[in-house]
Amino acid sequence: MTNNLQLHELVNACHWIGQKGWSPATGGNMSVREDAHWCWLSESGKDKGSLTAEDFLQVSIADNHAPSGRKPSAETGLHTLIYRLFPQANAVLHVHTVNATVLSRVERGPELLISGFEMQKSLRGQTTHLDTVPIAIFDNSQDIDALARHIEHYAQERPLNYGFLLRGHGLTCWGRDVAEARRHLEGLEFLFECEMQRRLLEK
Ligand SMILES: CSC[C@@H](O)[C@@H](O)C(=O)COP(=O)(O)O
Ligand SMILES: [Zn+2]
Repeated sequence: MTNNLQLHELVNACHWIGQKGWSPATGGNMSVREDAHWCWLSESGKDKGSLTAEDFLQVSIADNHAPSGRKPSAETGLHTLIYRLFPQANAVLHVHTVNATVLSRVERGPELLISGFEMQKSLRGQTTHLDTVPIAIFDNSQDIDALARHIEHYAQERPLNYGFLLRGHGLTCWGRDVAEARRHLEGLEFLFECEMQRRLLEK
């Protein structure tokens, strides 16, 4: 494979995610792009906090085919969609944090609007707390093909940056490399925690 270094970085990111408690009970999935046609995705059903490089399967970005015959993540179709939609995306992290899971249910609209927080600047291109950052929320579904089509349609109409929430399920985010995906994950999770606390205290 051509992306050994990024796969090594991704394995480290998975261990970090596990230590944070953001991938409980086999939840979550992670990937890196190899090139325009292939990515490496975590195998389905594994504890994501203790993955090794051997737990990642090569998957076709065009049609989700895994030549190994092993089963990549149940949410493979969302990772490959992101690689097709955004040529600059090279790493995707999906986590089940409590804040992402709960906040995406408490907020019943199609977007979580975040404003007023300095940590918005942890997100690529954000330069001020005065802006409003919309994070799309999609209703959860077990039909990943249908969900991917819905997200693709949304992305044709509205900007889809950094990541999105799946309602009652978790956060999927991405970056130009593993380091940026990690920064977006940590930044968004911090912002979700702040937003949760703000909503609780300002009631
Ligand atoms: C704990 S089951 C959760 C899964 O259905 C799914 O949402 C998930 O994130 C992990 O699925 P996986 O197939 O292991 O990548
Ligand atoms: Zn999930």
